[in-house]
Amino acid sequence: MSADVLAVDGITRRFGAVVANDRVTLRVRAGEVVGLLGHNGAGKTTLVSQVVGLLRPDSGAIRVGDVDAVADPAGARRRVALQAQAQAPINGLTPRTAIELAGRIRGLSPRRARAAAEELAAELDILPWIDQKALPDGGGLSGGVRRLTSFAMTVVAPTPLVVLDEPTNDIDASRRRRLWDAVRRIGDEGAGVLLVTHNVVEAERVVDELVVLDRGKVVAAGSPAALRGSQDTDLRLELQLHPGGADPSEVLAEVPVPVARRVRTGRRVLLTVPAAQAAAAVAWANGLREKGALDGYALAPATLEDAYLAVTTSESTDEADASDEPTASDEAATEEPSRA
Ligand SMILES: Nc1ncnc2c1ncn2[C@@H]1O[C@H](COP(=O)(O)OP(=O)(O)OP(=O)(O)O)[C@@H](O)[C@H]1O
Repeated sequence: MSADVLAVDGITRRFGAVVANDRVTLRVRAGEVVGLLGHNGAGKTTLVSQVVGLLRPDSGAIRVGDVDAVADPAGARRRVALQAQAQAPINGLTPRTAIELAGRIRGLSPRRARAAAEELAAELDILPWIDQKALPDGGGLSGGVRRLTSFAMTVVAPTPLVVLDEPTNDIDASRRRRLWDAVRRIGDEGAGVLLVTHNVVEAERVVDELVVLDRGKVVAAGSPAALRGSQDTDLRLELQLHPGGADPSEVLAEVPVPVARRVRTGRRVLLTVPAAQAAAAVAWANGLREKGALDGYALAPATLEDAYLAVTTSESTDEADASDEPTASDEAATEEPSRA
């Protein structure tokens, strides 16, 4: 396997009483995209800030390539390209100028920087705005185009380690797909990529490994397939409860099919069931809906989101309306033991 471009070993970082990172260990190898997932406040940005030398860990070690990032943060920073969560300050610049400038700062020739700006703008589908100036107070360019410009500035020149903190914020669905493809390309060209995201379902397409943080701790790590943990033939039966309505799967013994995993998020209950039991599961859910005991239900392939929600448990169940397609990380979830 390729060399580690990032090795984080047992780092702990506290803010007063809050343990933002609790003995976190992870690896990013050359050519690998590692997704870092977690709810708000899980400790993702704290981890990124230590990797790029903006914060010092209380204990533990971080190496970027062969550089000790704790002892030599400036040396580590030279080997990392970071797209921060905050928008890049590009007011007064066009995307073309901003990307070219970033390329020049990172050592590209003027000709190469010019070509790279065009190539990236085409890849990310922002050519229509490439010569439009970003104005103060968010004018001139949309949030999505600004975010894509920041991404292009980050990856314009090759760097051993690329760290992306929520790169898809503000971006529409079709350009998000282009961005994910670009992330995969950068990995395939040899960089190690640490990708912080809330978007579990979309990230699954591009990541080689996932690390899930919950309240500062690594609660799961491995390939998407390993994390999903369920058979490829498993299905997700999603029950939509009425506001304040009882959960008919609360007592698993009363569900007439085996349930490998049960996760509740707000008014949604996700049951992982074997595909062979699909007909029985639908008949049960349909009967409940006809009796008015359910608002609705859906049957779909089990996804990484189910597994992610299962490992990021919370004491309280979010009772907010979950009827919109929610982002997993925005929700609290409770998991029930399986009986399968
Ligand atoms: N400078 C700080 N001072 C005090 N507490 C902090 C500081 N930075 C982070 N924290 C706390 O540390 C914990 C982890 O925060 P962090 O920003 O790393 O989470 P995150 O996973 O990046 O969240 P989000 O997805 O919302 O960006 C939180 O409880 C947060 O309130």
